[in-house]
Amino acid sequence: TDDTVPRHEGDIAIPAAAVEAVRRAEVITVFTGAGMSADSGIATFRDTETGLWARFDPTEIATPAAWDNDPGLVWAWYQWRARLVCDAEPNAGHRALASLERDRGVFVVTQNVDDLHERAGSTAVSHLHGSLFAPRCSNCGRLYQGTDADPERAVQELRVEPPSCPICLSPVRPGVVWFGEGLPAGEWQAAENAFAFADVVLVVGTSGVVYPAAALPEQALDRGVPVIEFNPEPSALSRFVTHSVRASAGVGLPALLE
Ligand SMILES: CC(C)NC(=O)[C@H](Cc1c[nH]c2ccccc12)NC(=O)[C@H](CCCC/N=C(/NCCC(=O)O)S[C@H]1O[C@H](COP(=O)(O)OP(=O)(O)OC[C@H]2O[C@@H](n3cnc4c(N)ncnc43)[C@H](O)[C@@H]2O)[C@@H](O)[C@H]1O)NC(=O)OCc1ccccc1
Ligand SMILES: [Zn+2]
Repeated sequence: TDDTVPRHEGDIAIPAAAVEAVRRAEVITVFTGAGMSADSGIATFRDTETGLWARFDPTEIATPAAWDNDPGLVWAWYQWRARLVCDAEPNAGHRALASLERDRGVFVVTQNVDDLHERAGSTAVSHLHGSLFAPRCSNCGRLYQGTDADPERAVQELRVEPPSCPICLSPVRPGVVWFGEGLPAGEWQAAENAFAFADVVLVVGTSGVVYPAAALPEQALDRGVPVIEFNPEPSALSRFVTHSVRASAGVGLPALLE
């Protein structure tokens, strides 16, 4: 129940209690999903793809089974996504979070495999589902430093053979977490700590259906920490959060934080 005058920015209303909770917070934890990067032109998982990869269901291709069946297809898909991210820029939402770090403790816990939070200047970022820019050997796990000979190919071709590990010659795989795979322990621990210390939690651009990630904001609510959601559409978390603001990341976050 928002009892005082909300802050109006353009046509979005941010409950005054949400503004107050952020104003009072020393530690702000931000949980982000694909919607955080939508304003940078990166399609979300929900957006029906266009072009070459339109006919692939991300929850099918982002699996160990897809990799076992067709590593060239899966490698090309991630090279293509990495290429899109390289061509994109952080948006006003990413930048607002990075600038907030100047005078508050801000932890970003993201499901995104892009590097737009870091490119905007955020320093405390934990990637629950890995990164497009940390390929590693599918056998010995060594990080792969090689550059993909021809990133352009992944835009044109459906299959690009993954490079081989210089140590054990096994195929190099994308450094992301596939469905059915456990999350990286270090990133998960950092995320749990970020939520444990939070005075307020911002949930930005996520449908809130992928676990165990989606359990983090729920646990914060159980501890009575205010959770403020920014999403142009209702999500699976909307009915639980303290405040749900119907706004995009690129508009809502600057409105709240500036
Ligand atoms: C689909 C779901 C039901 N399935 C799961 O959750 C599964 C299974 C499961 C586990 N526990 C459960 C409990 C219940 C039910 C199911 C499960 N979870 C797993 O498999 C996890 C692993 C899950 C991680 C998978 N990898 C990803 N990504 C990396 C790869 C890649 O990117 O290719 S998940 C991937 O999909 C998810 C997509 O969700 P969102 O980011 O929210 O994006 P979405 O498109 O859905 O929504 C966008 C939102 O933005 C909004 N929006 C749009 N524009 C804007 C805008 N402009 N501004 C703001 N918001 C905007 C939209 O309105 C919308 O709400 C993200 O998490 C993303 O990282 N692993 C595991 O459980 O392993 C076991 C295990 C345990 C121990 C040891 C061994 C094994
Ligand atoms: Zn190897």
